[in-house]
Amino acid sequence: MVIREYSVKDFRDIMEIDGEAFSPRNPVYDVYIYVTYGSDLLVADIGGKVVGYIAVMDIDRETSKIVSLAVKKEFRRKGIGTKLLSTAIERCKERGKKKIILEVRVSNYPAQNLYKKMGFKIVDVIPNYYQDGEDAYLMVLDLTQSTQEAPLS
Ligand SMILES: CC(=O)SCCNC(=O)CCNC(=O)[C@H](O)C(C)(C)COP(=O)(O)OP(=O)(O)OC[C@H]1O[C@@H](n2cnc3c(N)ncnc32)[C@H](O)[C@@H]1OP(=O)(O)O
Repeated sequence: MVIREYSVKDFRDIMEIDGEAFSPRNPVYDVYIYVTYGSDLLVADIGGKVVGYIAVMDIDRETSKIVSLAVKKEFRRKGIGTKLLSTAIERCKERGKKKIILEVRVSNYPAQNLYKKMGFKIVDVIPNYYQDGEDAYLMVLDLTQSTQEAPLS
């Protein structure tokens, strides 16, 4: 498996991964925005097949936001989400970012566990953040003092 930058031929794979990962799925337009205007879009590639991706957008000079992260169902729990996230974090550091933020459903324990393992902390609850009325946790990773568990490769 390699983590590499997105290329335009990956769009269909990303839409497929999104379709099975999110309910309701991310609108095509949102995904189009990530891939067109994102600061960093990385994919996990196994033999030419994209099995996961992470999309990062810059909020301001010091802050980046993880706008989406997903791994194909049959490839989960193999460390791919960790590798995508740790690579994205490292690249934010290289771009001089001081913190990374994200929103995650309060019911999404798998993702929260992953983010906590990587040093993110819950700093706020955003009521009714999602269209179905579910609240979101706002999580933050302080890059000026973060210690990542996962090694980069
Ligand atoms: C900002 C946002 O995009 S929030 C939305 C995040 N994305 C989603 O929820 C989409 C659907 N989910 C997924 O695609 C995946 O489950 C992801 C991206 C959350 C995790 O990807 P994976 O490749 O499975 O993660 P990975 O194998 O690296 O697991 C790392 C850790 O996350 C946690 N974790 C992952 N899956 C689970 C699970 N099902 N239950 C509990 N903890 C879990 C564990 O702590 C795990 O470490 P461990 O395996 O040593 O116990």
